[in-house]
Amino acid sequence: MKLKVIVYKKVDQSVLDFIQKTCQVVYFEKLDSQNYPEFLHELKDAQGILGSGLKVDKSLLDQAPCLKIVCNISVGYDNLDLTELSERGIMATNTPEVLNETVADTIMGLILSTARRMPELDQRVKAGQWGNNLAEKWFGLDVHHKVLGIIGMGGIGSAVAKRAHFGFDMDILYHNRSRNDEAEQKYGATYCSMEDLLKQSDFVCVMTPLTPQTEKLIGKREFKFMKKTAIFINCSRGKVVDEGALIHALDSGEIHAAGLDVFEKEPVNSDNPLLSMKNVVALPHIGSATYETRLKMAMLAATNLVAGLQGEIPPTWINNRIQVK
Ligand SMILES: NC(=O)C1=CN([C@@H]2O[C@H](COP(=O)(O)OP(=O)(O)OC[C@H]3O[C@@H](n4cnc5c(N)ncnc54)[C@H](OP(=O)(O)O)[C@@H]3O)[C@@H](O)[C@H]2O)C=CC1
Ligand SMILES: O=CC(=O)O
Repeated sequence: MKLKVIVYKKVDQSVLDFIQKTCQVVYFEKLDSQNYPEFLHELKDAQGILGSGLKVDKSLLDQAPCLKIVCNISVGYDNLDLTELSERGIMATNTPEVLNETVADTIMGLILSTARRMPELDQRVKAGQWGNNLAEKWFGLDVHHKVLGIIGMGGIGSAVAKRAHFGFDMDILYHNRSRNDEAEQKYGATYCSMEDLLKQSDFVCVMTPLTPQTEKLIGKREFKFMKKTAIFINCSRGKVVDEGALIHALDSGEIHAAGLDVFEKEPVNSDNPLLSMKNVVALPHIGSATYETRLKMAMLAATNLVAGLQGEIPPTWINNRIQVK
Protein backbone atom coordinates (compact mmCIF):
# COMPACT_ATOMS: atom_id res chain seq x y z
CA MET A 1 0.00 0.00 0.00
CA LYS A 2 1.20 3.52 -0.82
CA LEU A 3 2.14 5.78 2.11
CA LYS A 4 -0.25 8.62 2.78
CA VAL A 5 1.01 12.19 2.62
CA ILE A 6 -0.66 15.59 2.81
CA VAL A 7 0.30 18.45 0.50
CA TYR A 8 -1.16 21.57 2.11
CA LYS A 9 0.03 24.24 -0.32
CA LYS A 10 -0.69 24.80 -4.04
CA VAL A 11 2.06 23.16 -6.08
CA ASP A 12 2.54 22.48 -9.77
CA GLN A 13 0.90 19.34 -11.20
CA SER A 14 4.37 17.96 -12.04
CA VAL A 15 5.22 18.01 -8.32
CA LEU A 16 2.01 16.17 -7.42
CA ASP A 17 2.66 13.64 -10.20
CA PHE A 18 6.15 13.02 -8.84
CA ILE A 19 4.89 12.40 -5.30
CA GLN A 20 1.98 10.28 -6.49
CA LYS A 21 4.34 7.77 -8.11
CA THR A 22 5.12 6.49 -4.61
CA CYS A 23 2.57 8.04 -2.26
CA GLN A 24 -1.14 8.55 -1.87
CA VAL A 25 -1.63 12.33 -1.79
CA VAL A 26 -4.33 14.24 0.06
CA TYR A 27 -4.19 17.71 -1.45
CA PHE A 28 -5.26 21.03 0.06
CA GLU A 29 -4.37 23.96 -2.20
CA LYS A 30 -4.30 26.06 0.95
CA LEU A 31 -5.30 25.68 4.57
CA ASP A 32 -7.95 27.93 6.06
CA SER A 33 -10.36 27.86 8.97
CA GLN A 34 -12.92 26.03 6.81
CA ASN A 35 -10.81 23.06 5.81
CA TYR A 36 -8.55 22.88 8.88
CA PRO A 37 -10.73 20.28 10.68
CA GLU A 38 -10.55 18.08 7.57
CA PHE A 39 -6.76 18.56 7.48
CA LEU A 40 -6.52 17.44 11.14
CA HIS A 41 -8.66 14.43 10.35
CA GLU A 42 -6.36 13.43 7.46
CA LEU A 43 -3.30 14.05 9.64
CA LYS A 44 -4.22 11.15 11.94
CA ASP A 45 -2.77 8.53 9.58
CA ALA A 46 -0.48 10.65 7.36
CA GLN A 47 3.21 9.71 7.15
CA GLY A 48 4.38 12.95 5.57
CA ILE A 49 3.31 16.57 5.14
CA LEU A 50 4.57 19.10 2.60
CA GLY A 51 3.86 22.82 2.45
CA SER A 52 4.98 26.04 4.08
CA GLY A 53 4.19 28.30 6.99
CA LEU A 54 2.19 25.78 9.05
CA LYS A 55 3.11 25.88 12.74
CA VAL A 56 4.31 22.37 13.49
CA ASP A 57 4.49 22.14 17.26
CA LYS A 58 3.60 19.76 20.08
CA SER A 59 -0.15 20.31 19.82
CA LEU A 60 -0.15 19.55 16.08
CA LEU A 61 2.22 16.60 16.43
CA ASP A 62 0.02 15.07 19.14
CA GLN A 63 -2.58 14.74 16.40
CA ALA A 64 -0.16 13.15 13.92
CA PRO A 65 0.93 9.81 15.44
CA CYS A 66 2.10 8.27 12.15
CA LEU A 67 4.15 11.24 10.89
CA LYS A 68 7.69 10.44 9.72
CA ILE A 69 8.67 13.56 7.79
CA VAL A 70 7.76 17.26 7.59
CA CYS A 71 8.87 19.00 4.38
CA ASN A 72 8.90 22.80 4.27
CA ILE A 73 8.71 24.54 0.90
CA SER A 74 10.91 27.30 2.31
CA VAL A 75 14.46 27.70 3.49
CA GLY A 76 13.33 29.25 6.79
CA TYR A 77 12.03 26.76 9.33
CA ASP A 78 11.04 28.94 12.25
CA ASN A 79 7.53 27.43 11.87
CA LEU A 80 8.90 24.06 13.01
CA ASP A 81 9.49 23.02 16.62
CA LEU A 82 12.67 21.10 15.83
CA THR A 83 13.19 19.86 19.38
CA GLU A 84 9.73 18.33 19.44
CA LEU A 85 10.16 16.82 15.96
CA SER A 86 13.57 15.37 16.80
CA GLU A 87 12.42 13.87 20.10
CA ARG A 88 9.70 12.06 18.18
CA GLY A 89 12.15 10.85 15.50
CA ILE A 90 10.39 12.87 12.79
CA MET A 91 12.55 14.20 9.96
CA ALA A 92 12.34 17.88 8.98
CA THR A 93 13.54 19.31 5.65
CA ASN A 94 13.76 22.75 4.00
CA THR A 95 14.67 24.17 0.57
CA PRO A 96 18.00 26.05 0.72
CA GLU A 97 20.17 27.25 -2.20
CA VAL A 98 17.60 26.91 -5.03
CA LEU A 99 16.12 30.29 -4.07
CA ASN A 100 19.30 32.26 -3.35
CA GLU A 101 19.53 34.15 -6.65
CA THR A 102 15.82 34.99 -6.79
CA VAL A 103 15.69 36.32 -3.23
CA ALA A 104 18.87 38.31 -3.89
CA ASP A 105 17.15 39.89 -6.92
CA THR A 106 14.24 40.90 -4.68
CA ILE A 107 16.66 42.46 -2.20
CA MET A 108 18.43 44.45 -4.94
CA GLY A 109 14.96 45.55 -6.05
CA LEU A 110 14.23 46.81 -2.54
CA ILE A 111 17.59 48.58 -2.34
CA LEU A 112 17.10 50.34 -5.68
CA SER A 113 13.45 51.18 -5.21
CA THR A 114 13.93 52.69 -1.75
CA ALA A 115 17.07 54.63 -2.68
CA ARG A 116 15.62 55.96 -5.94
CA ARG A 117 12.04 56.21 -4.61
CA MET A 118 10.62 54.34 -7.59
CA PRO A 119 7.17 53.39 -6.17
CA GLU A 120 6.58 57.00 -5.05
CA LEU A 121 7.62 58.43 -8.42
CA ASP A 122 5.62 55.82 -10.32
CA GLN A 123 2.51 56.95 -8.45
CA ARG A 124 3.21 60.61 -9.24
CA VAL A 125 3.71 60.00 -12.95
CA LYS A 126 0.53 57.92 -13.17
CA ALA A 127 -1.40 60.61 -11.30
CA GLY A 128 -0.39 63.14 -13.99
CA GLN A 129 1.93 65.03 -11.61
CA TRP A 130 5.10 64.94 -13.72
CA GLY A 131 5.12 68.71 -14.25
CA ASN A 132 7.71 70.56 -16.30
CA ASN A 133 10.61 70.28 -13.91
CA LEU A 134 11.70 67.40 -11.81
CA ALA A 135 12.06 69.24 -8.51
CA GLU A 136 14.94 68.39 -6.23
CA LYS A 137 12.50 67.07 -3.67
CA TRP A 138 12.09 63.98 -5.88
CA PHE A 139 15.78 63.16 -6.04
CA GLY A 140 17.03 59.94 -4.53
CA LEU A 141 20.29 58.56 -3.18
CA ASP A 142 22.99 56.71 -5.10
CA VAL A 143 23.37 52.97 -4.66
CA HIS A 144 26.59 52.39 -6.62
CA HIS A 145 29.90 52.83 -4.76
CA LYS A 146 28.12 52.90 -1.39
CA VAL A 147 28.66 50.62 1.63
CA LEU A 148 26.35 47.64 2.01
CA GLY A 149 26.23 45.93 5.40
CA ILE A 150 24.86 42.39 5.40
CA ILE A 151 23.84 40.86 8.74
CA GLY A 152 23.62 37.12 7.97
CA MET A 153 26.09 36.38 5.18
CA GLY A 154 24.78 32.92 4.27
CA GLY A 155 23.40 31.62 0.98
CA ILE A 156 21.17 34.59 0.20
CA GLY A 157 23.46 37.19 1.78
CA SER A 158 26.30 35.97 -0.47
CA ALA A 159 24.12 36.24 -3.59
CA VAL A 160 23.34 39.84 -2.60
CA ALA A 161 27.04 40.54 -2.01
CA LYS A 162 27.85 39.17 -5.48
CA ARG A 163 25.36 41.55 -7.13
CA ALA A 164 26.45 44.53 -5.04
CA HIS A 165 30.18 43.93 -5.56
CA PHE A 166 30.28 43.10 -9.28
CA GLY A 167 27.22 45.05 -10.42
CA PHE A 168 27.26 48.17 -8.27
CA ASP A 169 30.89 48.54 -7.10
CA MET A 170 29.71 48.56 -3.51
CA ASP A 171 31.93 47.90 -0.50
CA ILE A 172 30.58 44.97 1.48
CA LEU A 173 30.65 44.66 5.27
CA TYR A 174 29.12 41.66 6.98
CA HIS A 175 28.36 40.25 10.39
CA ASN A 176 27.74 36.59 11.28
CA ARG A 177 28.60 34.45 14.28
CA SER A 178 31.35 32.89 12.14
CA ARG A 179 33.53 34.09 9.24
CA ASN A 180 32.47 33.46 5.64
CA ASP A 181 35.81 32.99 3.85
CA GLU A 182 34.19 32.55 0.45
CA ALA A 183 32.37 35.89 0.63
CA GLU A 184 35.58 37.57 1.77
CA GLN A 185 37.60 36.12 -1.09
CA LYS A 186 35.05 36.35 -3.90
CA TYR A 187 33.27 39.62 -3.07
CA GLY A 188 35.86 41.41 -0.97
CA ALA A 189 33.48 41.32 2.01
CA THR A 190 34.91 42.59 5.29
CA TYR A 191 33.91 40.95 8.56
CA CYS A 192 33.07 43.35 11.36
CA SER A 193 31.17 43.67 14.61
CA MET A 194 27.50 44.46 14.42
CA GLU A 195 28.11 47.92 15.88
CA ASP A 196 30.77 48.83 13.30
CA LEU A 197 28.62 47.50 10.47
CA LEU A 198 25.65 49.61 11.61
CA LYS A 199 27.75 52.75 11.96
CA GLN A 200 29.52 52.45 8.60
CA SER A 201 26.84 51.11 6.23
CA ASP A 202 24.72 53.15 3.82
CA PHE A 203 22.46 50.13 3.37
CA VAL A 204 21.85 47.65 6.17
CA CYS A 205 20.39 44.35 5.00
CA VAL A 206 19.25 41.70 7.49
CA MET A 207 19.36 38.12 6.23
CA THR A 208 19.57 35.89 9.30
CA PRO A 209 17.08 33.13 10.08
CA LEU A 210 14.55 33.78 12.87
CA THR A 211 15.82 31.99 15.97
CA PRO A 212 15.59 32.72 19.72
CA GLN A 213 18.97 34.50 19.30
CA THR A 214 17.89 36.70 16.37
CA GLU A 215 14.41 37.69 17.57
CA LYS A 216 14.43 41.53 17.78
CA LEU A 217 18.13 41.49 16.83
CA ILE A 218 17.60 44.96 15.35
CA GLY A 219 15.97 47.33 17.81
CA LYS A 220 16.17 50.82 19.28
CA ARG A 221 19.89 50.60 20.08
CA GLU A 222 20.80 49.31 16.59
CA PHE A 223 18.79 51.99 14.75
CA LYS A 224 20.54 54.65 16.82
CA PHE A 225 23.92 53.42 15.55
CA MET A 226 22.84 53.74 11.90
CA LYS A 227 23.54 56.79 9.73
CA LYS A 228 20.70 59.29 9.28
CA THR A 229 20.97 58.54 5.55
CA ALA A 230 20.90 54.76 6.07
CA ILE A 231 18.41 52.58 4.25
CA PHE A 232 17.29 49.49 6.15
CA ILE A 233 16.31 46.33 4.24
CA ASN A 234 14.60 43.32 5.80
CA CYS A 235 13.88 40.25 3.70
CA SER A 236 14.46 37.68 6.47
CA ARG A 237 11.61 37.49 8.99
CA GLY A 238 9.61 40.35 10.50
CA LYS A 239 10.35 39.28 14.06
CA VAL A 240 14.10 39.72 13.58
CA VAL A 241 13.33 43.43 13.90
CA ASP A 242 11.60 45.31 16.70
CA GLU A 243 8.90 46.82 14.49
CA GLY A 244 8.01 49.54 17.02
CA ALA A 245 11.64 50.67 17.05
CA LEU A 246 11.75 50.64 13.24
CA ILE A 247 8.62 52.81 13.04
CA HIS A 248 10.16 55.25 15.52
CA ALA A 249 13.48 55.33 13.65
CA LEU A 250 11.74 56.13 10.34
CA ASP A 251 9.33 58.61 11.88
CA SER A 252 11.96 60.54 13.77
CA GLY A 253 14.46 60.67 10.90
CA GLU A 254 16.92 58.44 12.72
CA ILE A 255 17.21 56.50 9.43
CA HIS A 256 16.30 57.54 5.90
CA ALA A 257 14.10 54.75 4.53
CA ALA A 258 13.25 51.05 4.67
CA GLY A 259 12.55 48.30 2.17
CA LEU A 260 10.56 45.48 3.74
CA ASP A 261 9.46 42.12 2.40
CA VAL A 262 8.51 40.78 5.83
CA PHE A 263 6.56 42.04 8.82
CA GLU A 264 5.99 41.10 12.44
CA LYS A 265 2.44 40.03 11.55
CA GLU A 266 1.66 38.71 8.07
CA PRO A 267 -0.44 39.65 6.21
CA VAL A 268 0.37 43.06 7.63
CA ASN A 269 -2.53 44.98 9.21
CA SER A 270 -3.77 47.78 6.96
CA ASP A 271 -3.39 50.28 9.83
CA ASN A 272 0.29 49.43 10.41
CA PRO A 273 2.04 52.86 10.45
CA LEU A 274 4.75 51.52 8.11
CA LEU A 275 2.21 51.36 5.29
CA SER A 276 1.50 55.08 5.37
CA MET A 277 5.15 56.12 5.32
CA LYS A 278 6.43 57.44 1.99
CA ASN A 279 9.95 56.33 2.87
CA VAL A 280 8.90 52.68 3.15
CA VAL A 281 8.70 50.25 0.25
CA ALA A 282 6.55 47.30 1.31
CA LEU A 283 6.31 43.91 -0.35
CA PRO A 284 4.06 40.97 0.63
CA HIS A 285 6.76 38.39 1.53
CA ILE A 286 7.53 37.56 -2.09
CA GLY A 287 11.32 37.12 -1.86
CA SER A 288 11.39 33.78 -3.70
CA ALA A 289 8.11 34.18 -5.57
CA THR A 290 8.90 33.54 -9.23
CA TYR A 291 7.33 30.68 -11.15
CA GLU A 292 10.71 29.09 -11.80
CA THR A 293 12.03 29.26 -8.26
CA ARG A 294 8.80 28.24 -6.54
CA LEU A 295 8.73 25.17 -8.80
CA LYS A 296 12.33 24.30 -7.87
CA MET A 297 11.52 24.72 -4.18
CA ALA A 298 8.40 22.54 -4.37
CA MET A 299 10.28 19.87 -6.35
CA LEU A 300 13.12 19.86 -3.80
CA ALA A 301 10.57 19.52 -0.98
CA ALA A 302 8.91 16.64 -2.86
CA THR A 303 12.29 14.97 -3.41
CA ASN A 304 12.96 15.22 0.34
CA LEU A 305 9.54 13.75 1.10
CA VAL A 306 9.86 10.78 -1.20
CA ALA A 307 13.47 10.07 -0.19
CA GLY A 308 12.65 10.22 3.52
CA LEU A 309 9.68 7.90 3.19
CA GLN A 310 11.66 5.42 1.10
CA GLY A 311 14.39 5.13 3.73
CA GLU A 312 16.87 7.27 1.79
CA ILE A 313 18.62 10.41 2.99
CA PRO A 314 16.58 13.52 2.11
CA PRO A 315 18.91 15.94 0.23
CA THR A 316 18.24 18.89 2.54
CA TRP A 317 17.49 17.29 5.88
CA ILE A 318 17.67 19.72 8.80
CA ASN A 319 17.60 17.54 11.97
CA ASN A 320 19.84 14.88 10.43
CA ARG A 321 21.42 13.72 13.66
CA ILE A 322 18.24 12.17 15.01
CA GLN A 323 17.29 8.56 15.45
CA VAL A 324 14.63 8.25 12.75
CA LYS A 325 11.23 6.86 13.78
N1 LIG B 1 11.51 37.01 2.34
C1 LIG B 1 11.58 35.82 1.79
O1 LIG B 1 10.80 35.49 0.92
C2 LIG B 1 12.65 34.88 2.22
C3 LIG B 1 13.18 34.92 3.48
N2 LIG B 1 14.16 34.04 3.85
C4 LIG B 1 14.73 34.13 5.20
O2 LIG B 1 16.13 34.30 5.07
C5 LIG B 1 16.79 33.48 6.02
C6 LIG B 1 18.21 33.21 5.56
O3 LIG B 1 18.24 32.33 4.48
P1 LIG B 1 19.62 31.70 3.91
O4 LIG B 1 20.52 32.78 3.47
O5 LIG B 1 19.25 30.65 2.98
O6 LIG B 1 20.18 31.05 5.25
P2 LIG B 1 21.68 30.66 5.59
O7 LIG B 1 21.58 29.69 6.71
O8 LIG B 1 22.42 30.28 4.38
O9 LIG B 1 22.30 32.02 6.13
C7 LIG B 1 21.94 32.59 7.34
C8 LIG B 1 23.11 33.40 7.87
O10 LIG B 1 22.72 34.02 9.10
C9 LIG B 1 23.82 33.94 10.02
N3 LIG B 1 23.30 33.93 11.38
C10 LIG B 1 22.54 32.99 11.98
N4 LIG B 1 22.29 33.32 13.25
C11 LIG B 1 22.93 34.51 13.46
C12 LIG B 1 23.06 35.35 14.59
N5 LIG B 1 22.51 35.04 15.76
N6 LIG B 1 23.77 36.49 14.44
C13 LIG B 1 24.36 36.80 13.26
N7 LIG B 1 24.27 36.03 12.17
C14 LIG B 1 23.56 34.89 12.27
C15 LIG B 1 24.53 32.63 9.65
O11 LIG B 1 25.92 32.67 9.96
P3 LIG B 1 26.47 32.10 11.35
O12 LIG B 1 25.87 30.75 11.54
O13 LIG B 1 27.94 32.10 11.17
O14 LIG B 1 26.04 33.07 12.38
C16 LIG B 1 24.35 32.59 8.14
O15 LIG B 1 25.43 33.20 7.50
C17 LIG B 1 15.87 32.25 6.11
O16 LIG B 1 16.07 31.55 7.31
C18 LIG B 1 14.51 32.85 6.01
O17 LIG B 1 14.01 33.19 7.29
C19 LIG B 1 14.63 33.13 2.97
C20 LIG B 1 14.12 33.04 1.72
C21 LIG B 1 13.08 33.89 1.23
O1 LIG C 1 10.39 33.00 3.41
C1 LIG C 1 10.73 32.14 2.64
C2 LIG C 1 11.65 31.10 2.91
O2 LIG C 1 11.98 30.34 1.96
O3 LIG C 1 12.08 30.96 4.06
